[in-house]
Amino acid sequence: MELAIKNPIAPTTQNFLKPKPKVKSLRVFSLKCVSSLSSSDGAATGVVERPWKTSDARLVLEDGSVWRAKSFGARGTQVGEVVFNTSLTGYQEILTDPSYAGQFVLMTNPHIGNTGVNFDDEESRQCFLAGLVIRSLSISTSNWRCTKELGDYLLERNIMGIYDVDTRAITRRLRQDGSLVGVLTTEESKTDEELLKMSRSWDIEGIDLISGVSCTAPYEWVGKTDLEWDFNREGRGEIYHVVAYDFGIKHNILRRLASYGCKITVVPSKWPASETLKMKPDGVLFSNGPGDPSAVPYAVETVKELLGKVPVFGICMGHQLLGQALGGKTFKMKFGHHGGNHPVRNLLANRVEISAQNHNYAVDPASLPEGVEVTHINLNDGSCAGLAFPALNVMSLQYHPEASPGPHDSDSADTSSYCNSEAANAILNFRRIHGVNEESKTKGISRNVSDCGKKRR
Ligand SMILES: NC(=O)CC[C@H](N)C(=O)O
Repeated sequence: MELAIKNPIAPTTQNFLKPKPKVKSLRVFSLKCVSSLSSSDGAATGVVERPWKTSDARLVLEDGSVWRAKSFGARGTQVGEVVFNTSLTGYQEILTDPSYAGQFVLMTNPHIGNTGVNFDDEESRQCFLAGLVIRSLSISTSNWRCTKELGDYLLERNIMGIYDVDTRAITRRLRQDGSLVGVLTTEESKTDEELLKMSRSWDIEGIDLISGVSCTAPYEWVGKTDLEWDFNREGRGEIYHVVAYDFGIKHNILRRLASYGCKITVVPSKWPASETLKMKPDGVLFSNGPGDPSAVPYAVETVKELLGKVPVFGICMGHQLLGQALGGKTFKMKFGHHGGNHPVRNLLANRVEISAQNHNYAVDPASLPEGVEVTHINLNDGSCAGLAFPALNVMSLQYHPEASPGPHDSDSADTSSYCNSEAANAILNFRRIHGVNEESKTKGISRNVSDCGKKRR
């Protein structure tokens, strides 16, 4: 089946390939009503003096813009790539998503911190992100599950935050010019020029970030989604054994697999494929994870060694590793997809799912060999959002079927259909429907899927 995909609503490639503008000089920005600290070039002025907190932090972007605002959480100096996230809720899940390692998350929702934080919403053992950039930090928290305020939570985890930033202006900049490296500092001794230089000498590309977030030894995962919140209330016990490679795995992936009847062994990112095969799993999951997927060739090798020997499923980084293991290439997108409102067309089920996404890289469908199908496309830009290679029992999604935070369209209690894209369904159904050695009935790939969204360096 040739999947000729034309996406009538995708923006033109032209829009997505605009080069970065050349920056002539440093420009200082601050919200007029909040700053009373004079900047080195005198541009920042304010009208409100104490007792309000005055600006004590700067975010300097590699394009030369300097954003003066107020710090919360930890103090110091931190470099990272700035990305914007369009989720309205779920900041705590975002803060604890290991895939944000090396990145500042700028929330487009202006009001953050109003529900505080709690122990249940953490997606990993710690916060790995570089920092949090927000417009307004809620002055009070109100939620029955709240155990702590956001600022205190970040301080305890040594994560920097900056608020009273014009997040709309930065988001427009990122949309136009692509993701930018930035430096966040509370240190007045550092000049804007120094910080700019620091931002321009750092790059997230080519760095192995997954080994810094992965677990170091295998462990058994226990813990399902609370029945109160679960769509799959039947409870199936543990019918299948899944080995999950932890490249920065989110807890909700594990919870959803457990709820769908999987016994899960989580293994570190460098766990040998031969050891995994000795465990005789029914399926292997390659998890999400931070950074450049082309910078972790050892993980691609592990995936290659497992291909065809056991059904495999990949999520986000796992999808990108599978794409490479199948012979394809990944590329850096202009500003990526981060948020809980991304429409995806599920070509297998012929339906649209609103999905949770967090990635800056994507698999180039034109680089994939014959037999690999593009099964899902992102309807905002036509990029590849899912792959399948039935001959080798491979399925993967670029986005997060487990959500957390985000919509649950891609989760399903129905395990009877190949078309459902929830992680456990995919693993379970591939084995049942295709059999390990069955030849692919599908030929060709969707080479016509738009390659827009590419970042031009
Ligand atoms: N969530 C993820 O797994 C992210 C994948 C990869 N680090 C990217 O940014 O594209």
